[in-house]
Amino acid sequence: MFTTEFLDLPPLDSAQGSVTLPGSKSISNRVLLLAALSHGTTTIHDLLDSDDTQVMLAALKQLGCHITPETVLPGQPIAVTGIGGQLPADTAATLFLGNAGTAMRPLTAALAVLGGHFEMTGVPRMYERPIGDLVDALRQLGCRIDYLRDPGFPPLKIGQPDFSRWSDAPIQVRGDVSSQFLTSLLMALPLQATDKAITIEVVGELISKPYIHITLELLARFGIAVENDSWQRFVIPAGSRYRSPGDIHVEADASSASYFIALGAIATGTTDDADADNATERKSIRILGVGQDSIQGDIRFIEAARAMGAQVESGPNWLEVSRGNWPLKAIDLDCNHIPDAAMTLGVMALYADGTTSLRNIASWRVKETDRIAAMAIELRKLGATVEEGADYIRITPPAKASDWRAASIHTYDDHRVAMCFSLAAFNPAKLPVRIQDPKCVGKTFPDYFEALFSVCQTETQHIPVICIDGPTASGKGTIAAEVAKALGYQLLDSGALYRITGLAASRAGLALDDSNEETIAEMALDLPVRFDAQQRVWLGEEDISAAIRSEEAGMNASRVSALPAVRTALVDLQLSFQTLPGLVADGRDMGTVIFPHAPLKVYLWASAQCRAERRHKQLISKGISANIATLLADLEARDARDMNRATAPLKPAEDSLQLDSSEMTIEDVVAQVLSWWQERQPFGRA
Ligand SMILES: O=C(O)C1=C[C@@H](OP(=O)(O)O)[C@@H](O)[C@H](O)C1
Ligand SMILES: C=C(OP(=O)(O)O)C(=O)O
Repeated sequence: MFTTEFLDLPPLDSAQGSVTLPGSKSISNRVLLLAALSHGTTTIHDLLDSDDTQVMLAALKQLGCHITPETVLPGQPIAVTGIGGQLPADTAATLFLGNAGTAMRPLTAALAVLGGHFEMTGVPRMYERPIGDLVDALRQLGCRIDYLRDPGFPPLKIGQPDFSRWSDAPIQVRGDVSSQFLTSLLMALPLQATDKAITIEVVGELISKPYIHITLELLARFGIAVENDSWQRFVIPAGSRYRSPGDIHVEADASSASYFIALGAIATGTTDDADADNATERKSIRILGVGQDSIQGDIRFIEAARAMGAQVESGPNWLEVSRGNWPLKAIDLDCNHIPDAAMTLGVMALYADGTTSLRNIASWRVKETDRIAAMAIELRKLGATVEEGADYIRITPPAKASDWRAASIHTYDDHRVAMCFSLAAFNPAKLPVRIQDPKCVGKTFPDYFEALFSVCQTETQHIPVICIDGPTASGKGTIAAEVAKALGYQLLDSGALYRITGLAASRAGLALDDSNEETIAEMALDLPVRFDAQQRVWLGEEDISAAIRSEEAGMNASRVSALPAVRTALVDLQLSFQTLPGLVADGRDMGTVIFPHAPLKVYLWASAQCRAERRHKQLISKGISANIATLLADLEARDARDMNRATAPLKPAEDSLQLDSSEMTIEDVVAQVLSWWQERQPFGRA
């Protein structure tokens, strides 16, 4: 997950490949709660691991559910042993439910019926998201719920219910603000339907209906067969009892699929070399984990995408999308059935041939943010003309490429704003797009941007590179790592590459001489090397930071560096680090030789005396004894060698900015480099 202050997306050209999407939030949190209420253990496969499911898991643990493993591990199922429909008397807890509607609302209903002493809390935005209709419905049964702040909104205090005054009359609930209130009653009231049926009646229009379908499907899997009378009356039969299905699989999230469906519709595919002559032979985006037979209503996003021009094929657990009509066709759509995925249509509208209207979306105003207002403001920043009303939004794209603007998108702590606006990076003006606070995608899709970059391509010249060159001990490694961390960019410590190649070749049992020159060169090209923000070096899954710093590694590095084919291969390896979303490269010849077109080149130096002192401090802190005078002499000798060598000598690139860090702290140097970088961006300050 990108945890940077902002993430700059370079202009993107094409997309091709397959993505496996994380589990559905709506299914994950329902399954977790139903498993928790059941007798026995439920083994859940492919559970979503995100902010919304983490708050649900934490709450269930607080309530005494046994959950193994304690956290969701990739590829491993999670086993939940339920409370069997009962909590120990007087259970008390304060539950923090973040901004997860699918945790706050259903847990409120379940705990209000089970009884105990609970406080239901969340983030400030949760305290602006309505829950009054659900509380009113639960109070009809005799549940005790008090508002701790504003009436109608969390935080809530839940007490011991008194069901004696309830006359078995149908429970009435309004359905026009959020379907989650009805979902919550449907999941909680089987607790009270052990010896009599319970009827729930929806008052007024029911919005977001397909989410009720998910609820009913999952209740059926847990042994509760609810009778659905035209989406207006729901009867939970007498004798209802949650029965764990044993194992259950979570489908991938259909709302998350919308970003990749849109991607397939917007981006041109790339062509294989084999059919480069046949430009119509386009590759597409393959989405794995959810298909046409999904129980999630958001799968009907496909219909809207097709209406705009996407070509979508689908099977039982996959979708394949490619560009069809271009430009996309503007649409006019009632989006009540796909409230979440419809936001993606708002950004697709930027690529349409006219004005797109998305209607019947009043619920957008009470979600993670006021989504109608947010979409309007941010779409306008990109150059669109937007009209908004109480329950609709109308979007007219920029008239021509030159009307697009480079925008810094405010994301309002709303995962969907961040995800859908990433698609603006395909703009015809080839402008970058800045996404502020990219970590907000953690609510439902923590690795969204990684997944996006894994299938997007752009011309290399559009992928920014920041070069930080300088003499030994100038601090360039530390600065490069910090700058890369702040921007979410890849990191290349070019100086380590010979050591890594030497290590890999000697481990492969190769003699490090010209008899193996070609083999070592080929090997160098494919080295799975990664540098992380802690300045650790990885070869595949192995941390080789210490291994490449040994004396022997130094000798091996100097042997392989004498082989011309290896030197050439390492140039290609260095170039291969220029991947999305950008690169910070440190070394001696990054700006002069390897990335001569880099948009920012910094030549970082400090006086030899100062560098010797820094190195001295570093060695002493590691318990290695050292002498400043010797270090100084070594440094000066090394400088002379680096600056006078025949190939790629150390010297500032002509267009570099020089920075003398002798009197500066690390923070000051990082801030200076970032400030130079910001000055070169078209967005102004984040
Ligand atoms: O029940 C659910 O899982 C959801 C219902 C929808 O909310 P509303 O019913 O409030 O529209 C949707 O927006 C939300 O992301 C998930
Ligand atoms: C509205 C959403 O979330 P919640 O489940 O918190 O309502 C959403 O994910 O778009």
